[in-house]
Amino acid sequence: MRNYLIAGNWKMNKTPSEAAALAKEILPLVKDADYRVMVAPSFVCIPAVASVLKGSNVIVAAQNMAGTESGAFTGETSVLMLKDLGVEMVILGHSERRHIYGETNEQINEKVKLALSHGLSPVLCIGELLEEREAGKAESVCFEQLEKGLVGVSESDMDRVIIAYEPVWAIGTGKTATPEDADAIHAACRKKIASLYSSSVAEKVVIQYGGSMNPSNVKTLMAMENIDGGLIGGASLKADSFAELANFNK
Ligand SMILES: O=C(CO)COP(=O)(O)O
Repeated sequence: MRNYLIAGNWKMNKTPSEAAALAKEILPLVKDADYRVMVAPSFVCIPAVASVLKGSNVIVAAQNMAGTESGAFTGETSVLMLKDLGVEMVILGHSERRHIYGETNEQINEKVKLALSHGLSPVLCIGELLEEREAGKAESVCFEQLEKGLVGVSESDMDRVIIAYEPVWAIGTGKTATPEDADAIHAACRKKIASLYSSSVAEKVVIQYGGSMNPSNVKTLMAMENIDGGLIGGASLKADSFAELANFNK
């Protein structure tokens, strides 16, 4: 059994006070979850959310971070700042970062390595565009993002790396990959990780699915052999639906 992770990516939603209120509402609903639960508020909401969740079973994550430790990078947020706030995980290479802000595999790889060197767990997001899927390139796009995102990451560091497969066409669209299609990509990525590292790393690595996961499809997705959790956008913004996802097995 892998160490499943159900995670809410709040994206650019909620003010700090709204985010703290959502965290307060979520807390009692997920306190008995059998698996790891994580939320990723926006940077400015992290202090308020972290103070609500302190000492609880809910992990606080960031949605991004700079690829450099500190310096003249106006508008950026560093790994040191996140650590100081009690952040334990960081989502990196989300498709919105790749496609809206032009982040490259190389930049994402720098961030992955920096997060690891400071003890944070990176959630490395990968996923193909609709036209790439239609051209039969879903696997090769994911493999390239995996391989380039993990350059220089050691086998022992892989214990802390989480992969999130988010087909771009399924994000915020209400379209979900079928459980079988998602599982096929997860299985292929696991094989790829076995070839990059070892079969024991591949067997242990947590691969989340993201893209319109919600209370009505979570059970069938989570029943698939290679799906080890969810990275959830829209359905994580309401305490009751997020709690249903976190307690999907009950
Ligand atoms: O991008 C996502 C999570 O990172 C998925 O978003 P939705 O669940 O809103 O499709």
